[in-house]
Order: sequence, then C-alpha cells, then structure tokens
Amino acid sequence: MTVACEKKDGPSEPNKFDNVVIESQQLGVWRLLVASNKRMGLYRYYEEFQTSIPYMIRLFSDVHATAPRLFVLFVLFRIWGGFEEALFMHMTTRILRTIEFGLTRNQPFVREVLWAIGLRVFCSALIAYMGWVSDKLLKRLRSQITSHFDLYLMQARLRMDIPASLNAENKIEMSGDDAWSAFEDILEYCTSVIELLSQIFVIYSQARITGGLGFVLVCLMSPLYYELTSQRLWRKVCYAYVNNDAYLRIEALKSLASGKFREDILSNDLGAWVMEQYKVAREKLGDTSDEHPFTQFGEGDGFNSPLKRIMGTVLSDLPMAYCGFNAAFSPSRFSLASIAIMQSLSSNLRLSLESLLYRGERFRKSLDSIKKVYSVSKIQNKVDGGQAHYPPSEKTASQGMSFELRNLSFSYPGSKKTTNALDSINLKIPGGSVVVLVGSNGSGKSTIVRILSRLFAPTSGDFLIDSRPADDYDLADLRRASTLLSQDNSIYPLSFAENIGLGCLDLAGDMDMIEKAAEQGGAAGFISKLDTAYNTVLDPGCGIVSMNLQGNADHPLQKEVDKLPKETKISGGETQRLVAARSFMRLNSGKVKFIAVDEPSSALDAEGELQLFDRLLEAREGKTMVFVTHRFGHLTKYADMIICMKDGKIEETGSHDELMKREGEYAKLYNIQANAFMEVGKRPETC
Ligand SMILES: Nc1ncnc2c1ncn2[C@@H]1O[C@H](COP(=O)(O)OP(=O)(O)OP(=O)(O)O)[C@@H](O)[C@H]1O
Repeated sequence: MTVACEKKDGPSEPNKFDNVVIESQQLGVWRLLVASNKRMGLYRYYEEFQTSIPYMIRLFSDVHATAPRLFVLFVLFRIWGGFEEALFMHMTTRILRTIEFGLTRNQPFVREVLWAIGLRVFCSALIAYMGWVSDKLLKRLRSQITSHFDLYLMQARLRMDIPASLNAENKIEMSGDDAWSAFEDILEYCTSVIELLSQIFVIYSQARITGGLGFVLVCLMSPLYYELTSQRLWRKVCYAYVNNDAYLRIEALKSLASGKFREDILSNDLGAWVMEQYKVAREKLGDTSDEHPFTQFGEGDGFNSPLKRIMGTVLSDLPMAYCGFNAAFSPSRFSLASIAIMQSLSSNLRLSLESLLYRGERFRKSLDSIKKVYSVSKIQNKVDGGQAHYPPSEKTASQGMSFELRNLSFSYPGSKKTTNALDSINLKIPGGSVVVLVGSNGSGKSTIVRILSRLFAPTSGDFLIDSRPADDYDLADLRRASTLLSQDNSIYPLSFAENIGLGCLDLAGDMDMIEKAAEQGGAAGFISKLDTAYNTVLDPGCGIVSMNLQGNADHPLQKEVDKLPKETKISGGETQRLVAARSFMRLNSGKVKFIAVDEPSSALDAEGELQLFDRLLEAREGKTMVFVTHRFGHLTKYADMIICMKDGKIEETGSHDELMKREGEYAKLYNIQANAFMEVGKRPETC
C-alpha cells in the first residue's frame, strides 16, 4: 500500500519532505512503513547540489583554516586513493599479459614475470603504506575538526536564549562528528568518482581491441539495474510495529511468567490459566513469522519481485557473455587471458559503481547536514539587549533594581493555552523592596519572575527597569546584577567547589569565599561529611565500557573497575542547599541588585527553609528581593508588598495585614496554611 505524504495547508513552500511517499506492507506479525523519495529528475539533483555549493565552500574553508597542512595532505591522499584501484587493475593485467606472452612463445620468461610481479608487490606495499599514513592523518584531522565544530555548536547553544530554544525548529541536535562526517562523505564521493573514471579509462584502454566502449557499458548494466530497481532498507527512513493480536497476547502472557508479575501470578494461582491462554494464542498465530521485520524485508528484496532478482543476476553475467560472443566471431582478437582480465575488470568496475551510488546517497545527506550545521548561526534570539550599562553610574550601592510593568501580557512561545500566562499586569516594584508572590498553581508567579530576570520578553506591554525600557540595557550587565534561585537550578557535573564558585566567576577559585557561601546556603555540613569534601563530583562519568566482564565479579579486572570514582548520591534537600550556596556566592560578589527566589526550598526541612530565608533577608541591603513561595507564613512578616496572583492576573496587592483584612484570595490561602497547625475543632472558618 502506498500513501502520499501529508501536506500542510497554506501557501506551498518548497519542503524537503514534499518528495516523500510512504509504503507499507505486512511482514509476518509486523507492519512495516517505509518512506522513500520519489525519483527526482536530474534537474532537481542539480538544483539541490547548486544550493549546497556555498555551504560546501564554507565547510572546506573552515576545515582548511582549522588545520591547513593536514587538510591539504588529507585531500591529496584521498585523490591518490581514487587511483589505487585502477593501478591495481593495471598491474594485475600486466602480470596476466606477460604470462600469456611467454606461454604463447613457449620460451622462458622469468625476468619479465618477476618484473611484473615485483611491480605489483611494490604497488601493494606502497598502497598499504599510503593507507596507513592516510589513517593517521584522518585521526588527527578528525579530532581537530570535530572539536572545532563542537565548539561552534556549543557557542550557538549557549548564545540561544530560552524563548528561542523552546522553538522546536531551533533544536540543535548535531555534533562536531556530523560536520566531520559530512566533510569525509563529500571527499569519499569525489574519491569514488575518480575511482570509477580511472577504472573506466583502464578498461577502455585494455579493451580497445576486444570490445572497447561496448564492454564498458555492458559492465555497468548490472549495477545500474540493481540501483534503479532494488529497495535497500538500510538507506531509508522506516519503522515497524507489531499489529498481530495473537502475537501481542503471547508476549503479554510470556511476561506474566517472569519478572515483576511472577509473584502475583503464583500467589493468585493463575499459572494454569496462563499456560492455557498461551496455547490458545499460539494456535491462533499459526506459522505467521515473528522474525525481525528488517530481516524479513531482506537486502534488495522486499517490494521487489523474483523476476527482478533473476534479471539482476543474469545482467551480471553479461560481460562474460559479451566476451564470449566477440571471441566466437573474431577469435584472433581474443585470448583466454583477455577474457579473464575482462571478467575481473568488470566485477571491479561493478563494485566501484555500487560504491559510488551508495556514497552518492551519503553525499546528499551530508549536504543536508552541512546546511543544518551552518544554519544554527542564523537562529534569532527573542530577548533583545541594548547598549546601556547596568547599573547606571548614578545608582548608589545601596539602591536595588526597580521594576515597572505596564499593561504587560505574556504567553509562552508555542503554548497551546488559549489564555495568556500573564494578562494585563500593572505593577511597580520599588528598588530595595522585599516582595512576596503568592497564588495557586499555574497562576503566573514563576512567569513574572522569568520576565523580571529577562529570561523572557513580554508579548505586549511595557517593562521598565530603573524607569528605562529593559531592552535598552546590555543583557550581560543585567544578568551580572541579578540572580535567580529556583527549584529548577541543578548541580553541574563539576566539583562542589566549582558548583558554588561559579556563582561569581571573579571569585570562583577563592576557597574562603566558597566555604562562606556553603555555610550561608546550609551546604557546609553535608559537604564536610564526604571524604572528598569540596572536590566531590556527583557523577564523575568515567564512561566505563567492558567486554566479557559482566557477571565476572571476582575477576581481577573487576577489582580495578571497583577502584574508579563512583557516583555520589545526595538528597533533594542537599541539592537545594548546594544551589543556594551558589546564589550566596553571587550575592557576596557585591554586584547583585536583584534576587529572585522561586520556590527553592520545596525539599528543605523546616529548619533549613527558615535558615535559608533568614540568610537571604540578611543580605537584602542594596537589593530588591522577589520571593515566590507556597509556604509564605514566615516571609510575609518582612514583605514590603505581597502580590497575590490568580489565572495570570494580579488579584490583590498589599501588606499582610491589609490583605488579611480584605479577606480575599490571600487570606484564604493563608488561613488554609494556618489551620493545618491548629487542633481540629479550634480551626476558624476559612473564607
Ligand atoms: N515553558 C512553558 N511553556 C508553556 N506554558 C508554560 C510554561 N511554563 C509555564 N507555563 C504555563 O504558564 C502558566 C503560568 O505558569 P507559572 O509557572 O508561571 O505558574 P506558577 O504560578 O509559578 O505555578 P506553580 O505554583 O505551580 O509553580 C501556567 O498555565 C503554565 O501551564
């Protein structure tokens, strides 16, 4: 069955999948779906190639700029590689002809044969040596090129802001290896072209008197026929799934007899029932094959008919038949050696053509991956930064960052919700104030914090920092002047010392500052109990790979493996303490003017949470603080302003007393928490 690929509505932009058709077939218990490209006209190939030329030039000049000498040598070796097969063919032919010459004259010809064999052996040795050098060059060039492109892609990832990264189209899935593979595939394709042309030249020169161009064409027919008619699964995008109910039931019943279900089945005495059901399902399945679908499809088989196979095999005998006919009609032009030579040349040529066609496919894919690699530099960020420095020179050390949100709305890029995450927010946060954001789940608290931290830009409305549009400020300056401590912060795969030190790059190596920050974050206690203390890396990621070691627990090599650094486990609360220590490191730098604290204490014990908030509040001098929390009882005492959110809007603002008097949303949330600690029966009624 064949179905055309779905097309989107709207103006038809050229889409690389326009050309795709999906074919499906049943293979035993499997349903296999294969996507194939409709055969493209030569002009489409040419067009595709033409649009890729600038990218290829860029790739080659980048590789050249990264390692100029290695690049030139590597390219020269690849060009040489293209002639190797033709050279071999020539040498082999020479030996056969020399032997034939001697045999027909019936004279000793040791010298000539030795000379021909010597030349051939020398060529083999030379080619082997060149191959060895080429492999060495390849390893060195590969490591330089992959690291160059890994760095390039890493820069692109780090440059991308959060909203841009939410766009699925901006997902960077490539690595430096892809760029290297593209470069290698292009070169290999060129090598294959040289290889084929040089072999055609050798065949043509050998076959001038015994068939010439006709023989070359006959040699090419079989591989061309295979290429045009066969379906090779490994080149295609495909997937298969089991759609046979009997087989699915058999698998389910088999799983009941093992693993996690066994205990249940035994205790409920269901063994006999499982066996009986299994037999029924097995009978239903009959002899339907459950072999792997890709094996069933088979190389060059699948959608093809047996006739095509027979044709392909017969065509591969054509060169032999061609020689035979020619010899029959004009025996003087042929000899046994010529026929043997032609047969061997034809199979070599066939292999080369097959390799060219295979590499052609990879060549096309590599053009696509180069385009992808280079297009990452075109990804547009959504949060713009300006030129103005922050903090402005007139701002004193004791002034925190102030904010103003005017009729500000925001919805997340790609969000399926019909309502905004923030809707028409009007809010002024004076510099140096302590603000507590409360509200039910999904009311928009974290989103406000993300806007204030410039992780996202508003969809509409105005956002001012220190009375100036936020876009005016240099983004790096704003990031240095603010810190966000949230439950989403994670521990980097680095040492604990670095994890804390990176809160302030300028002081990252200062152990006294790191220990102080660990103390403030409440992490010093558990770090000191680890034998590697601040040098601990949670997961050293040794990436152990082994062979035949599994299940050999007493093997001496296993003992060596046991000596390697192991993963350290810490609790959720300890993770939050470490992350908090990083924020204190940042606060201690003296440059921070705004702290956003978004539920960083969900896993902390009550004492740990109290300590964290107290220490943060101790550092409030010269900073604006915005806390998002569901457990706000302790914080509201210190809050200059409490903002209560509901459904993306500000429901009410004020001090604790004001809001309690209003008996609105805030009072309701507060009373729910307060009541939890009162004896049943003494609880006041909540609104
Ligand atoms: N990355 C995102 N992409 C799309 N929608 C999001 C994203 N993050 C949050 N939202 C949606 O935006 C709205 C506000 O979410 P936000 O995280 O700001 O709420 P919150 O008040 O902090 O909630 P909670 O108390 O559960 O942390 C919610 O409806 C949420 O589903």
